[in-house]
Amino acid sequence: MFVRTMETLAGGEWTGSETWVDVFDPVDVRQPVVRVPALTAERVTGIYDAAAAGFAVWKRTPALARAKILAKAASLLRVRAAEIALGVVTENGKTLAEARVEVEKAADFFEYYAGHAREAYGSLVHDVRPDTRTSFQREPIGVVLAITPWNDPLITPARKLAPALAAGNAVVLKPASETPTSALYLARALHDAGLPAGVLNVVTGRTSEISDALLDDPRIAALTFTGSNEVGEGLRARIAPRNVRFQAELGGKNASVVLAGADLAAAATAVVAAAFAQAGQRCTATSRVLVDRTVHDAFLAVLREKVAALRLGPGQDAATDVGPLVSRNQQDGVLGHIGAAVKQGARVELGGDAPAGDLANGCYVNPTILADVTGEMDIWRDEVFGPVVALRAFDGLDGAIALVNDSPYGLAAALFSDSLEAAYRFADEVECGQIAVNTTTSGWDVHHPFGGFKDSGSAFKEQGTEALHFYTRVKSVAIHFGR
Ligand SMILES: NC(=O)C1=CN([C@@H]2O[C@H](COP(=O)(O)OP(=O)(O)OC[C@H]3O[C@@H](n4cnc5c(N)ncnc54)[C@H](OP(=O)(O)O)[C@@H]3O)[C@@H](O)[C@H]2O)C=CC1
Ligand SMILES: O=C(O)CCC(=O)C(=O)O
Repeated sequence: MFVRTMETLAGGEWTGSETWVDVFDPVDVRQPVVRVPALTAERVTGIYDAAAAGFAVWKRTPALARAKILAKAASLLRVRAAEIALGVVTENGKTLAEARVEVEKAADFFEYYAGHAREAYGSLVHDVRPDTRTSFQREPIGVVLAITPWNDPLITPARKLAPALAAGNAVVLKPASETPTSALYLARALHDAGLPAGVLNVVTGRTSEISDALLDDPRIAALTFTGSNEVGEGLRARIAPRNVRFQAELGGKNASVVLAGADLAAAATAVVAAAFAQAGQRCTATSRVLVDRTVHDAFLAVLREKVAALRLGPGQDAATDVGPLVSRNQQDGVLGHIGAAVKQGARVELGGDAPAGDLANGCYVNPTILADVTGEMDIWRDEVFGPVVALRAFDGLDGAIALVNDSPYGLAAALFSDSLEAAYRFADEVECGQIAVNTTTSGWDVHHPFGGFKDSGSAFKEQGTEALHFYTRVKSVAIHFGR
């Protein structure tokens, strides 16, 4: 089979290497489809040299010029959307429609922060001294290391790159090994839009060989990470002794709550979208469904019908609703979670296994509903990151809110109800960073502050103007102009 080669962007040059890392199509993992450079630790150190030099240039580039480059990159992403979406599908497995949304949203990030790059954030403040003009201003912090996962291989890097670059930082981006090529499409758009050398560098390679060089470089001013709690906590501990700013988007165990007065069909449609889009591989995916006991069976019947109608298949096939998971590893992990839940007493209402026949060479899991789930089961607590929902009945709004909060995570939660009072109480009392009422737990716009509470994240938010707090520092300037 033909294996396409893609070079990476380092120090303003497109570069290969002596050895390469294979990338697989989750539809059929028997052969690689693309290969990307396996950079050495020495090359990674050279990349930090380039990033430090790039930062010196970029921070002095007028903000309006930075804005134009980001806006141009957004328009190049849109012009190249068909090619890029196909690239995303090929390495990630999501459907073409989902990948098109991803390209559009990645472009939105650059467009949105291009607008912000035009604003000079700061203010004049009073000074007790006479003839003194005091102000404060925001300035970039330096070289940002961004480490991203495979589930949204364009959006997640774009969510970090766009505000970081708009604010005048340089970025070293390390995409997931499963999906490095999407990051390279982003880098291509930024490079072609005129981003100066060294301002963005993409590190591809074998993480075990380059991790020390990547994480321990003294020039890192900030580390932004999206991925698993295990890795996120490891990174947090590793950089803690240094003066490196840290931001993390970690896991979720997101609940959708259906109250008795809800429109059950509309609630089921939203739950299906939130739970099974991208085969459940979203940090904001609905993974627990809590249903008022009085409507539990009626809701389950509607949900079952909608999930049974989902068509599993290759992402490139226009008829497909749910594509494969990203890798065999991920498929095995999700099937393991389902198996453990069944052993602990959950009932498989639908799915629960991998499809046979034509789809067996791919990393598919049949869309799964687990019922009769209890708080003692691992499936109640653990992030699954696959096309699986766990159903549990509750009595009353207070009971529902207590169950939503019964989680180490605090990323997203949704309520389906016809009661305004319930909506406000839910919003006030649920310990999550993202609250949805009569809509999905997932799918937040670029200008919505985004990030979880508890074990789902860190103090710094992403998206919107909030993100700029992470990528800038505040300097106060007092100028005495009298004698
Ligand atoms: N919150 C979210 O959005 C996401 C959560 N997850 C959760 O994590 C689980 C596992 O997914 P997985 O891909 O393994 O996520 P990881 O957390 O392992 O990987 C995320 C990123 O961190 C990188 N990374 C891992 N270890 C190191 C290290 N020592 N030094 C530098 N970079 C490192 C990975 O690189 P590499 O790929 O080379 O290992 C990848 O780029 C999923 O099942 C899901 O539960 C996964 C993805 C996104
Ligand atoms: O739901 C969203 O808007 C974002 C999802 C996301 O960031 C993720 O799945 O990693």
